[in-house]
Amino acid sequence: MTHGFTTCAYLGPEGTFTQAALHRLPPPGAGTAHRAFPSVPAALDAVRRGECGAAVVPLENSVRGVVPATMDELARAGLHITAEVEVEVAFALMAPPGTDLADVTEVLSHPHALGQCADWLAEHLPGARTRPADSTAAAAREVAEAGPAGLAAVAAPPAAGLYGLRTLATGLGRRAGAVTRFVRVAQPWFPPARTREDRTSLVVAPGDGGPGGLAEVLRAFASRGIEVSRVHSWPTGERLGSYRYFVDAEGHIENPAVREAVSTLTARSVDVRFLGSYPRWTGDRAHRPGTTAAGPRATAA
Ligand SMILES: O=C(O)C(=O)C[C@]1(C(=O)O)C=C[C@@H](O)C=C1
Repeated sequence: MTHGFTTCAYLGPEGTFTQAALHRLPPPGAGTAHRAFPSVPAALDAVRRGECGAAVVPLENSVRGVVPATMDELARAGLHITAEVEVEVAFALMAPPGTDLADVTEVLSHPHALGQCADWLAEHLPGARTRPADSTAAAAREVAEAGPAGLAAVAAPPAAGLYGLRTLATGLGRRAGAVTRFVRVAQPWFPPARTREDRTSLVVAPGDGGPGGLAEVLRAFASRGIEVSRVHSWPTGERLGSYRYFVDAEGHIENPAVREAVSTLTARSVDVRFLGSYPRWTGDRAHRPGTTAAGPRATAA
């Protein structure tokens, strides 16, 4: 089974952090085109429909936590993670030429970005309103289209050049060195080949066993020496207190111990959905030749 495909969807438009993430992932095949979508569900729907072979979407930020739209989509069946990448996120405030900080009355950005920059905005623009946008680059584009109207966007620094905006301030984020983890998602459940450092993601529903159910899940891995690096509860929506758990375990599903842990759980009627096995992001991959190139053709949504 190969993971070659021709079009990779991403949260656009051009200039999002997601696009930067996509360019840092090793291309899955020659001649891959990129296509921007206005939201995470739209990008993932294109994968579900088979219109795009894969999509790159944000999953979790080190300051603001998970991206709800991505968690909601992954909780539904039919999609699998085939790659991950972490990207450092640093934010700039940008506005049309002629706008100064004192002129700004409204700041637009993705809610995750507004959250990460809330302290800076409260200190430097206490009177300005904030308005959520579909992405940081969508905010920059809207601000550019509005012209000098007291609007500014919080976005990745390169977005200013892309949309003809002037940078009013940089380093807005609450924490220097903040990172966002992005995943590449595809339909096939065949995982990429095993490497030396892999991760397996699962969505687990232990049923109504309460906290004991989660403990059993963790024990299935711990008793086999498998490290669980992340557990995140996500509401099923059925009632308060009813959760699925996103579990990241170290190792590939082809690793006998990981496979055994999963089959032990399914044998005990724990609902386990395989979300993917893929190379764990170790940082240095970003510097390997061929993984940071400007990347293939981009097309606007
Ligand atoms: O809006 C973008 O540029 C995105 O790629 C989305 C997103 C997110 O969803 O968290 C990605 C990284 C940053 O944390 C802020 C926004």
